[in-house]
Amino acid sequence: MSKLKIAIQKSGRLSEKSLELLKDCGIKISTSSRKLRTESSNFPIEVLFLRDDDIPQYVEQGVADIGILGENEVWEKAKDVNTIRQLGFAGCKMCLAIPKDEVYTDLSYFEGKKVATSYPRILGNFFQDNNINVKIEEIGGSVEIAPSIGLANAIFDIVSTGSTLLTNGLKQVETVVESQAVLISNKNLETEKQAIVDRLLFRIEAVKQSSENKYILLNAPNEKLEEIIALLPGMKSPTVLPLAQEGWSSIHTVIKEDTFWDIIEQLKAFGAEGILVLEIEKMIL
Ligand SMILES: Nc1ncnc2c1ncn2[C@@H]1O[C@H](COP(=O)(O)OP(=O)(O)OP(=O)(O)O)[C@@H](O)[C@H]1O
Ligand SMILES: O=P(O)(O)OC[C@H]1O[C@H](OP(=O)(O)OP(=O)(O)O)[C@H](O)[C@@H]1O
Ligand SMILES: [Mg+2]
Repeated sequence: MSKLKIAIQKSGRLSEKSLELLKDCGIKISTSSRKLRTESSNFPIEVLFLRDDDIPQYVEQGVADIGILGENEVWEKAKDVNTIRQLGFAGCKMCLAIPKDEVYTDLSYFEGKKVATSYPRILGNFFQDNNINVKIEEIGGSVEIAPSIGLANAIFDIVSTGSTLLTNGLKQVETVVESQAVLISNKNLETEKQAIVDRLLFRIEAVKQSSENKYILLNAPNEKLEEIIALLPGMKSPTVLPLAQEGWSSIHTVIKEDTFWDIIEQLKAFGAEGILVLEIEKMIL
């Protein structure tokens, strides 16, 4: 039986989360820091540990069938691959930044300036779309140092907390694009491998759904049941069970993590008591 080859980052910002995702999908992988290829003992998958920059090329060529990497690298490398799912981690922005004492008005500031970056394609396309002429200075890393050593007037790089910019005397002036980790795949997968990708995607969906939702249980006075149920859509609809104490019911349902606090406040206002909120291990719709 053929195995699906998945490329993940060997070490860096994506490595731990990529392995964690596979583990949450019930896929067992034994890792040792020096082994660059390993097979799962319970799922038809082989893991290749690579530099993230190389993953688009390997997936395009079919050396790896699928890969996990930042969408920023997918755009930058512009290889012929399919992006099949956003994975919700390694979220960051790609921004233009300039020395903090400079006066910034708008994009025309960059006309004729030199900008240092490790992402020349994304940046080049952005300035071209905005009809601004800049000189792009491509460097491999430590981009934030460029203005202070006279290599460039500005930089274009990944920003998350903003602390690297701050500690290097820079300020963010434009966000060009937002990125997160994605799953990419080769465009011509054999049917058998596509079936394994589909099994993996099904599991990823269950893992993502569970992390975005909470299971809640609460006691509600029967005279407010209608109002409370209206607040709680659930997967189909909430489960309502009578309590031993007359006039009260127990309600069980699933709610979205991001609406959670708003809903809890409204439930309390309708007289709900004994509200329990539980993590969901896996969720299959
Ligand atoms: N500060 C950050 N916060 C969140 N995500 C980030 C941050 N920095 C980078 N990323 C995301 O993680 C990816 C990998 O970042 P990392 O710094 O590990 O890359 P790298 O140094 O190019 O690694 P490699 O050695 O594999 O080439 C980036 O392409 C981006 O998608
Ligand atoms: O806004 P912040 O939270 O400070 O994060 C931004 C920094 O993180 C990334 O570098 P990383 O630390 O991964 O090092 P690298 O340049 O060696 O890849 C990125 O290239 C920025 O320099
Ligand atoms: Mg890299």
